Amino acid sequence: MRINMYGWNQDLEDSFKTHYENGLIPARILVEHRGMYKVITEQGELDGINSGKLYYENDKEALPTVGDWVAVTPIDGEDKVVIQYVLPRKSQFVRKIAGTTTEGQVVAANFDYVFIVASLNNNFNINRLERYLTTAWESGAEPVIILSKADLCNNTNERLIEVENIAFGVSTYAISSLEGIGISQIKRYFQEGKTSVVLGSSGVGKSTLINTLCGEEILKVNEAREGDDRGRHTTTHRQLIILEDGGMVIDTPGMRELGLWSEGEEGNALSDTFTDIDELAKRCRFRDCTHSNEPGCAVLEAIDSGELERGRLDNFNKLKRELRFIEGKKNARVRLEEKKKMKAMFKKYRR
Ligand SMILES: Nc1nc2c(ncn2[C@@H]2O[C@H](COP(=O)(O)OP(=O)(O)OP(=O)(O)O)[C@@H](O)[C@H]2O)c(=O)[nH]1
Ligand SMILES: [Zn+2]
Repeated sequence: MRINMYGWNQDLEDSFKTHYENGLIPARILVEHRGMYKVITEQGELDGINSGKLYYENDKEALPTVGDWVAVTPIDGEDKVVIQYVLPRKSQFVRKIAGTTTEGQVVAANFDYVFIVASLNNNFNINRLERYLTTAWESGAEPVIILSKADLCNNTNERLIEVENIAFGVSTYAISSLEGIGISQIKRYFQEGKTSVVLGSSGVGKSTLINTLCGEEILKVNEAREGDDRGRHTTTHRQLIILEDGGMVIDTPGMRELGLWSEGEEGNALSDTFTDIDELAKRCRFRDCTHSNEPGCAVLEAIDSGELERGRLDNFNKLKRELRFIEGKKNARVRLEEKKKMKAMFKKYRR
């Protein structure tokens, strides 16, 4: 099948049975632009529009996004399909919608790897990297760390050790797109049927890397502005790009401003990023130890003995506070919605 190239597999095929019975066919969203879509189907690339039901959908997270697998109805005699259902996502990035507190918009879905690109020049910042890593773990996909612009760095090994300390077990590569260093090692992630997203601050070389992997210039690279080494946003629409060797990359401008967003309980993403603190905490005397002043706290002991850096615990606490804050807001929204529902119900009964 043609869509196998885009990652369609037996599991998806099996889950589609009832949709087939209802005359629907599978499609993957390649481009999204203001509610209009380009999708790939067995018949090739077609335009897509939302069904009335999706059009009036209130929950923005339920709307189709780039990377989504959807069930569509072909329209006879037209190069167009109507999107009826979004299939369950195996990974996603949610961006806070500007101006609202907790409402989210899914900016990419169903990717296998999250590439976190951080530049090895003087903008290198381990805390920022750690935050990207948390976001990556929360998406449900596998993070891969790319330290870019290795040609500008003369202490790459030190940096690699620094990264290893915060990102246990995460594959990390130092590369230079300009000099072709390390590129062959990361090519293996971009095989046919595999989808990646690329995260990282502006100017770290994301577009340059994608172009290098692609073998041609599909994304525009802005030369760094004078006076600083940051580039400028060049991509303007959401799209899924097929690379030379058949791998796919989702490139969306929204992803670059991704804020912290916790899906479900805060615990998981935190402990994925802070495995060291998590391990130590198992040895604390109290199970609910906050590692602030409790007797028998293994985390504080590790700081005293120099095994753990104080800054690590500070970052841990900071991230925890932020995640709690977002959680709290989400709960507040749920409470508000419940309240509205109750009100509506009471009104009905009063009449
Ligand atoms: N020295 C060096 N410069 C690089 C390398 N890769 C990219 N650059 C330069 O870094 C600048 C920014 O590169 P981009 O690829 O546009 O960065 P980006 O991350 O896509 O930036 P945004 O589109 O703003 O998010 C450009 O001037 C590139 O030429 C590298 O490996 N070494
Ligand atoms: Zn403790």
